[in-house]
Amino acid sequence: MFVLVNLKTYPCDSVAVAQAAAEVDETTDARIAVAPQAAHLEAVAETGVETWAQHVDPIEYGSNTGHTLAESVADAGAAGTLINHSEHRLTLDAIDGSVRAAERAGLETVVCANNPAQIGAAAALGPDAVAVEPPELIGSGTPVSQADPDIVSDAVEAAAAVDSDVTVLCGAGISTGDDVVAAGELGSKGVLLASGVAKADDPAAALADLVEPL
Ligand SMILES: O=C[C@H](O)COP(=O)(O)O
Repeated sequence: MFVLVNLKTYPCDSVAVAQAAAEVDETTDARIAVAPQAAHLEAVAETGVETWAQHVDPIEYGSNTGHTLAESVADAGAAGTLINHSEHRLTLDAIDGSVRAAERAGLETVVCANNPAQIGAAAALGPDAVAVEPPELIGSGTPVSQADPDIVSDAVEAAAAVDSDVTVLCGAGISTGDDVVAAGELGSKGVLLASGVAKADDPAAALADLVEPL
């Protein structure tokens, strides 16, 4: 299982979370990665943990003030990037452009979407993976695998119907190892989570709990 921890802009110590994730990664067969804010990418990558960007823009080198260039993200140490997160929605055209930009820079891609229909559309753009996240459950503490299991299994079916090479993650409210196991039982190959780690009193313990049953 892939455990992708998005730190969003939470006021946590991204390097401390990354160090904890790197340590927990040594103890498990699960794959753990941390997605900090762009400004923290390099410091997080230096901890040795697999590092992901939260977003890249559909641009090339040039006059793009304030945008995030995929090559810069890769140079900072990122191995992959989220695209179209629920908190950073893009047009279809921009999602396509961002996937192409990430590919050009050698970044792995996870395109986020709200529901199975959107997952099918996202899979058609050829990312490495898609992540289904019902927006109303994000940050709720109620795991999608429990509150809306059908959305996960339907997303797995929708992606497979379009491109069987595109793997499916799920996210929203995931915070325990049991939630990760439940996600796996629904056909998800990983989880995308944030508050369960970034807002935890003890992020290292939260991470250890997430992978304990895997
Ligand atoms: O990127 C992560 C997701 O939006 C899930 O966030 P959450 O784990 O706080 O519900």
